[in-house]
Amino acid sequence: MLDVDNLKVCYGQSEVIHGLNFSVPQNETLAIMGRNGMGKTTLFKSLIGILPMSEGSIAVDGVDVTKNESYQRVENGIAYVPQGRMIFPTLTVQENIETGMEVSKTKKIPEEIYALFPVLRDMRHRKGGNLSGGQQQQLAIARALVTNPKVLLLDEPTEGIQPSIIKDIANVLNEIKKIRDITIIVSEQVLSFTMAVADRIIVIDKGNFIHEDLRDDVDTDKIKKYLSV
Ligand SMILES: Nc1ncnc2c1ncn2[C@@H]1O[C@H](COP(=O)(O)OP(=O)(O)OP(=O)(O)O)[C@@H](O)[C@H]1O
Repeated sequence: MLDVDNLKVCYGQSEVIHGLNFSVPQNETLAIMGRNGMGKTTLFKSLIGILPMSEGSIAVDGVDVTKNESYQRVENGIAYVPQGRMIFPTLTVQENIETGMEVSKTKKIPEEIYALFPVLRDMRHRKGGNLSGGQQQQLAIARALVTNPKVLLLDEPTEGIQPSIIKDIANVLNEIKKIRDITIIVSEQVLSFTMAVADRIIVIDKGNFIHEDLRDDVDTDKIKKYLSV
């Protein structure tokens, strides 16, 4: 579903993503894990097209999107939940979700969205900025989902979120995969969360992939060692 070939990304003269190759099939959740500054956000921004790539190619469902702008990548089926959520604080919950619907041409927020996130229905007239971190994270996921993605990217969705809500987010991602049959790629530092959602875990270190395991084969001590400073 998502095929990435020799992806390199630079800030000025400095290359921070060094020729990554990976493919993620439909209905797989892949977790990319790494410490701060290892390149997760840079990778995700280049996948959605906010940051230019200096080399390589990206295809979604067999369609090459390498030369596409972000909005065209969204039309081609990539959706992005940025680190820090980046919801619109002065828009209501409903308006925030509707910003994602310009692409999907849907007029009304699908019932499925409120079924996945009942709290967003209750709070639909509240300003996004007045929601808790966990509620904002749900809102950012809802906004991404209404674009009907084939590939959903989430950059550190548990950052700054309390443990009980982290469990809810894991449950909702598993539910989304079940009902939508999509590909999910999540960047993370929290191993308990990735063990609850991921089919496969890759460790990124200074812009290179250094370790990969299927969830069932994961040596948690080894991954923890990679994640500790
Ligand atoms: N705008 C920028 N200009 C120059 N270098 C940058 C810029 N943004 C990030 N970098 C560098 O690129 C590298 C990767 O950073 P990135 O933010 O992608 O890491 P990360 O794994 O997402 O970390 P975090 O968990 O802290 O978000 C780091 O060395 C960082 O200093």
